[in-house]
Amino acid sequence: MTKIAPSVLSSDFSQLGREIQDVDRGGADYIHVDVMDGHFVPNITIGPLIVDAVRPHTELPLDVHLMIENPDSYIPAFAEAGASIISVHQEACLHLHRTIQLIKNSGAKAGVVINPATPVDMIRESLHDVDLVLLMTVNPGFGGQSFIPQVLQKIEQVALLREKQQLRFEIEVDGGVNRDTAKLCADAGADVLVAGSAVFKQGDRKQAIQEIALAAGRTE
Ligand SMILES: O=C(CO)[C@@H](O)[C@H](O)COP(=O)(O)O
Ligand SMILES: [Fe+2]
Repeated sequence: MTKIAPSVLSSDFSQLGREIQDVDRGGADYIHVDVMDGHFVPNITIGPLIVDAVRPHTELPLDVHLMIENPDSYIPAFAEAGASIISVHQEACLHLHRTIQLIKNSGAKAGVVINPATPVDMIRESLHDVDLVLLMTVNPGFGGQSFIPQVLQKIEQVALLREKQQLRFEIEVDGGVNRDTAKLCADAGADVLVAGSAVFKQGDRKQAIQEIALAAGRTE
């Protein structure tokens, strides 16, 4: 069953706790938290203090997407703040294996992310180690961008590698996911769909989540 992970980047930050409770009640599976440092991506968002502040507002897994340089310096703080899954960009890691071990040793699940222009080969050696592979379907940094359809073949490629090697990680996609693109992603093999504006910019978040899930083939 395809999971939906609303991205709080498109929520009303002045009401963050309530916004998270709204999508929790609306059927979200994960809460996606975008962390940006103004270096790896041209935008600045939130840090471990905010993760710590929202943690009591939901029991859903907090899916923390680190778009930061030097993630090793911040992973322990995010884990301590209550991140359930911590994903790092391959492009930001000099020693990816070490970083993945650091995430696991901190008690969180480990994810690896690649940008649209990064080939799947760059994470091939890490597939055995991770709980989640996140394929960016936009260039990271902002919500509300258009889906890049060339990434669909990378989803298929990762799904095939997972099947051949009998691995168990989840495949997540992030960026420009809406009712139309959700089906394309799910058909290509995505298990978790991150959706920011397609959920938080809608009046009825429950309906928005249901429509994306239905489009992705969820039957109930
Ligand atoms: O990581 C990012 C952007 O860098 C995402 O998680 C966005 O927040 C997704 O927003 P939409 O494209 O769904 O509006
Ligand atoms: Fe994200």
